[in-house]
Amino acid sequence: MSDDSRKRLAAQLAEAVAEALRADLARQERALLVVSGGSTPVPFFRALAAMALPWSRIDVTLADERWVPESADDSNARLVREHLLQGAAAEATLVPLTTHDPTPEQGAEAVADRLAPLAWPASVVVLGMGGDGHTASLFPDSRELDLALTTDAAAVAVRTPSQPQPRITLSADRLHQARRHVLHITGGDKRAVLARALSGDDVRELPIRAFLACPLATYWAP
Ligand SMILES: O=C(O)[C@H](O)[C@@H](O)[C@H](O)[C@H](O)COP(=O)(O)O
Repeated sequence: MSDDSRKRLAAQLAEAVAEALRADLARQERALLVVSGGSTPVPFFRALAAMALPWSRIDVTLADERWVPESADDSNARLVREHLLQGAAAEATLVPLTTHDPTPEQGAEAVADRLAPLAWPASVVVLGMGGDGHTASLFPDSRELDLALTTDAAAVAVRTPSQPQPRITLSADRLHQARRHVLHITGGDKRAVLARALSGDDVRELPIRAFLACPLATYWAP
């Protein structure tokens, strides 16, 4: 049951994102899509990849990335290449957050230049959420959370006790630079976390709260 509802949700989200990209491409040369990693987005990526879009005019980048080579199983760039940039969608351009920078901090500094040529504000930022209320790599237990929530830099390197490796996350400021924001979550546990987030305002407790004020379309299935 939940698998079917999640596939239907992914198809609905893919339709909405495709429509947003088409609307922006009707008035600008290129459009930018920012996506999150993890397991939830996979059916959405596959559904979007099947959409008829001028993929050669679309850039895709990530809300965050683990500090791993793209060949690693948990690389978000690898996830996007394997599930979204397939078929006609392979014509899209993926702009990864990590390349061969020596440290996460230097990698985060290099992101601004790498993302600068893209069509900001993004057409859509698709966010996920963890059970601790994190989104992108804005984790409640990260030492760099305050920085990531307040800086106007494009990206921040974050080291988090709950995560096996450092990460690079777009800052809250950069994630806000979009015409549309979507939260894509599944399961009752995350729905309960979202309800808790909506009933409070401490962003450091539940960082997803940083995005509840901007119009946020929530796509949820059991
Ligand atoms: O790199 C990542 O993992 C994501 O950007 C992260 O913020 C993700 O959206 C949540 O952790 C939810 O992950 P799941 O979809 O796997 O539950």
